[in-house]
Amino acid sequence: MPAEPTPATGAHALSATGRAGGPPQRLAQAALRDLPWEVGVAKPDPAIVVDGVTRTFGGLTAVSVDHLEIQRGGITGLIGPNGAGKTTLFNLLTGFDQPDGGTWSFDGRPLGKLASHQVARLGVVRTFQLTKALSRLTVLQNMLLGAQGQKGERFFSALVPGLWRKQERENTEKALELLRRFKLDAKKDDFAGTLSGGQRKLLEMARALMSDPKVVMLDEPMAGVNPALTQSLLGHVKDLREEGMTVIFVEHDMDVVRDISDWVVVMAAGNVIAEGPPESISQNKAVVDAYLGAHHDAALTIEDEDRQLAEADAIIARDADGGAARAPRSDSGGTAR
Ligand SMILES: Nc1ncnc2c1ncn2[C@@H]1O[C@H](COP(=O)(O)OP(=O)(O)OP(=O)(O)O)[C@@H](O)[C@H]1O
Repeated sequence: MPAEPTPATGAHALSATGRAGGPPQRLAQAALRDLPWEVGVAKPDPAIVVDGVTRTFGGLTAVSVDHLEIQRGGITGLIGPNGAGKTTLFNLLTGFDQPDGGTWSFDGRPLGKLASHQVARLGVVRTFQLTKALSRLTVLQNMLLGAQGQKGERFFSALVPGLWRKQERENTEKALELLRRFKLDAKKDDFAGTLSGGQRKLLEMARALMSDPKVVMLDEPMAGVNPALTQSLLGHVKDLREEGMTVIFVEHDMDVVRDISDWVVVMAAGNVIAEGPPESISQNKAVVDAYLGAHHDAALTIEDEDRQLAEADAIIARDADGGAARAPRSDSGGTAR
């Protein structure tokens, strides 16, 4: 466990945006380096703050997060076993679902009760596990759908066609530039449905950037992507940080998590059970237990060993005499439990 942060070395020394001097990656890491590895730990410059957010489905508590802060300008990996509540938390934070209770904010502004498009307009966007690229629209049309606040959508602006035509032109230029960056420009007139899984992920990420977001939440951006595209996607995620965005991503591949995360948040059964830099996570017993089942790594007691040997003996004996042997008795430390 590291020492308490010192103002001279921690991100306390940074500007409010965390962008004062030096490459963003190092700034994000420096900001988080000296923090205690504790659930709910305060970050030097949080972009997102979550308090007491719960979401239940019937009797099941999908999310129950007491306190969580996401550092601005860093890449935070959100991990946890299947059903831990990661996607539900993303849905709540981005207005795609409503919680039973709790508050959460972006830059100090409460986001509760806002619809997803309002959250996006404030600069917090997400991508989806199953990409939502509309298969019967072209790649370029999908991109244009990601643009925010098109003037043509508004009544009075719509009466002045020149205004929205100019906006449409600007949006198209921006979309083409992003498609070039994500190496999808040659596909701009293809239906999104003809893209490979990896290309759809790229399109999803490119489309999210159409609204100039400040926080990008990526739900399993690498899932189902071939190794060559994975490297390219990883590069794009790092680029987002280089541009000053705050990135939160859900990922199951721990190599990917270690490679790109400045900080890792671990969920299990709806709760945050651990937080820390990537290297702290594999040493954390709660995390290991959540992934692999409780006590799997505890040393066997003599009694456990005796019981397992007795069970093995019983199985061997049963196999030898055609199944006639009985299981060991419970008073000999046998199988009855
Ligand atoms: N709409 C829903 N109705 C009922 N139960 C739901 C709903 N959405 C999620 N759940 C349940 O909530 C729990 C958390 O699900 P969630 O999808 O958030 O987990 P996750 O950590 O993202 O899992 P995975 O890694 O498998 O995607 C699960 O038990 C899931 O079955």
